[in-house]
Amino acid sequence: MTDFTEEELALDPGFAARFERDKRRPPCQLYLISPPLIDAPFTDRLAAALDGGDVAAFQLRLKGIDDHAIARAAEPLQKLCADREVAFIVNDSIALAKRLGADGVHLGQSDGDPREARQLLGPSAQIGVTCHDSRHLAMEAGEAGADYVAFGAFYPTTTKETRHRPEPSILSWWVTLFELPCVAIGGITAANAAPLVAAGADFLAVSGAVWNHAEGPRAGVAAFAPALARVA
Ligand SMILES: Cc1ncc(COP(=O)(O)OP(=O)(O)O)c(N)n1
Ligand SMILES: Cc1nc(C(=O)O)sc1CCOP(=O)(O)O
Ligand SMILES: [Mg+2]
Repeated sequence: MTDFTEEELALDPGFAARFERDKRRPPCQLYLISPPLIDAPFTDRLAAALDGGDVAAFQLRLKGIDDHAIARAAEPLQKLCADREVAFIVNDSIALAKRLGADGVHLGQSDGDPREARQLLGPSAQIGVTCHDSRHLAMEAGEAGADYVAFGAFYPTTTKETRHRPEPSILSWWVTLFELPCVAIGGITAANAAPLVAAGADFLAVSGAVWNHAEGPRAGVAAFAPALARVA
């Protein structure tokens, strides 16, 4: 345990506890979510985004098209991610994740059972579960063998209609009690990310702030670098 001055502790009594907690966890990282629709030049946009800074994972989240079309779109993106050592995660479908040999799958509450995903995808697959603003759902997901739990939407977003609005304190609660990584999602930008990082988020899942950045996706990713550094 590091010694803190009485002044430091008087100014912020939670400082020592957060310092110890954060020492045990790796730095917060970006988890990039694709736009819901993409076109052919998207591979170049993804490459530009990955040039912008460290990205731990990329989730292919395409909506309104069938699995065959998603599989065709996935091929160059999955290769790019493999070349850059970025985990390639498929949204919604355990079967599609299996078919593509993806690094993992993200499951919403109606997308399937994490146990079934584990059985089909094996021990090394990364399985994530949407938990909205619910401590109960997160503990259930952990018990079912998820590799991460996702809370959101923390902020208003135009990417998806959302019904839940957790407080950052759900992240602090989670990381105080559990080792399993937690993801924060929903309307996160470089400007509003700091409270989520300070609360203990292991990953920030971001879509619009990167793909709609005025200076392009590379700048969109680069803009997050200062916010990802934990300031206790
Ligand atoms: C990292 C991450 N967190 C949450 C979600 C949302 O999943 P879900 O609730 O299934 O909603 P859709 O994304 O399928 O619309 C996610 N995709 N990724
Ligand atoms: C896909 C998704 N799931 C959410 C949830 O709350 O579960 S919010 C969301 C949208 C994420 O995109 P953006 O960074 O553009 O807000
Ligand atoms: Mg889903």
